[in-house]
Amino acid sequence: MTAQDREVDGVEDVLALFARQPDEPDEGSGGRRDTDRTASGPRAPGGREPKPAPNPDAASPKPAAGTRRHRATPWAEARAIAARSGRSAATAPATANAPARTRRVPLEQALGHVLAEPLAALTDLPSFDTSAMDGWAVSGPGPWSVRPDQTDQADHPDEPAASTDIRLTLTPTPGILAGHAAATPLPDGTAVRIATGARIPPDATAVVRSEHARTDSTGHLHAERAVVQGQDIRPRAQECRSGDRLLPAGAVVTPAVLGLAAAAGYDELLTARRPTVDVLVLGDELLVRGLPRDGLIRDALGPMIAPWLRALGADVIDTRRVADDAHALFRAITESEADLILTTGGTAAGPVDHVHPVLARAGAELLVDGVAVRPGHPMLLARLASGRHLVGLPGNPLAAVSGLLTLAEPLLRTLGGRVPQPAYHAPVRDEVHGHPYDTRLVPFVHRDDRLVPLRYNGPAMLRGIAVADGLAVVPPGGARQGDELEVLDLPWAAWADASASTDDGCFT
Ligand SMILES: Nc1nc2c(c(=O)[nH]1)N[C@H]1C(S)=C(S)[C@@H](COP(=O)(O)OP(=O)(O)OC[C@H]3O[C@@H](n4cnc5c(N)ncnc54)[C@H](O)[C@@H]3O)O[C@H]1N2
Ligand code: MOO
Repeated sequence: MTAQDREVDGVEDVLALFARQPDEPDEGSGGRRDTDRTASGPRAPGGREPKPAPNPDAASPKPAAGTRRHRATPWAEARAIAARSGRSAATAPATANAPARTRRVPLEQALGHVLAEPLAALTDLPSFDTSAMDGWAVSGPGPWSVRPDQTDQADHPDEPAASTDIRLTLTPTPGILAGHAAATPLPDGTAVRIATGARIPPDATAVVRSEHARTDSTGHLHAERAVVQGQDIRPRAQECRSGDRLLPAGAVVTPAVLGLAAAAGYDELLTARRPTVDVLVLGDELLVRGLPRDGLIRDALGPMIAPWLRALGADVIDTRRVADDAHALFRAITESEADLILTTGGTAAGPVDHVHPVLARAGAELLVDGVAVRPGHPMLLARLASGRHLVGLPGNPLAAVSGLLTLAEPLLRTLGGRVPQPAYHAPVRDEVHGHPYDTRLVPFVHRDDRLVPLRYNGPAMLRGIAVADGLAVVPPGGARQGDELEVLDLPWAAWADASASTDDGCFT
């Protein structure tokens, strides 16, 4: 089957290899030399990314925003700078500009927040020896004489004790129920009905499931299969002891984490404050409704960026359209009270590309000014005089996604106190051509444990990323069939903290 044959539906249509689509437009990768770039050099033999050249700017004083550099920061280094800058802002003392970074929130409001301290168990789990099944608690070897139900007696001491008439025990009685007080000890040779989740009476040695037991005409209970000491009893603290660390600080509160926290005794959680973001969408050519007309196009970034940022753990205060007007942009940037101001468009050097001059006027420090990555190379990261951050995303939509994942994601992750997802690599199914000097980020889907790059990966195109599982990191020079590529998952596919236990299974 050829790549063309597979183009049968939305995904298959965008699923095909560059190598087999030589005519596909791909403005972002080219094969052209970009003499403006120093970057990390061509791919070393074997398809590995060469060691990034040391970036003198990263260690030396940062250029002012008006001083245009002619060196793009290598992709991995740009991400590291963004992560570092977010971390130092997150650990800076609180000021009027930057309120406290942590707060206690009730469990029901904590979903999607990040733990600001490790989640330590407030109780043993389970907190008492528990029956794992409906059946009989037994003591010692069988057959057992059946003890009458004592539940009501234990819970309601004023009421008369249950009858000891053995015949009464042959009619189903509730026995020991979940949620009831401790039962009295179970003498050797006796059994008592018990429900799943109920407390095991002292001296009981096992639970026999109701379907594996029968009573004879004398009222004695027999097990129909061998009884193993401790079977179907969940011993106290089987899952954790009080004080055990269940999750690290930085874990995202998922629905499962909410359940775990509740089980472990929490009513509220100490969480990191979500970083706030103002999104400024620049461009006089943008329409917010209807069809493109008269050289105007639809704003594709306004609807996309805010939910994407929320998936990255941010609180988006506002998404505003700002005209191609340097004064309006200056005001919007300097008046924002968000932790991060994110602009789209206007990062290049066109007549109405105001981001650089406005940052210079605002006295901002450029931490990253251009990244050796395609698409998205004009992206930038700046620190304003107020200490707030600004990420400038290029206007081309896939270039903006590249900027989101390269600069905004690591910055927001460390600002919000999240633990990083462990980086992972996967083999690429076929050859992918590369940029001679720059890293490429290419939308892909997972197929049979391999990464399959998608068509429609040009800087202005969203058709590939809309069906992608993530972006594959293609080193300068490209990748050969089977090369392991770093994978950037899309945030909706990679929310949960993956620090799961890999202990042996527990089936009761
Ligand atoms: N002389 C050069 N020109 C350009 C270079 C360069 O190196 N030298 N780089 C190109 C690259 S690469 C990119 S990426 C863009 C980045 O440009 P800007 O960040 O200044 O963005 P704009 O010029 O405002 O827009 C670029 C493109 O994207 C469209 N756009 C903008 N905003 C939106 C939106 N919200 N929704 C949909 N489309 C949007 C805009 O109409 C333009 O077509 O610069 C190249 N130029
Ligand atoms: O090649 Mo640009 O950085 O359109 O992405």
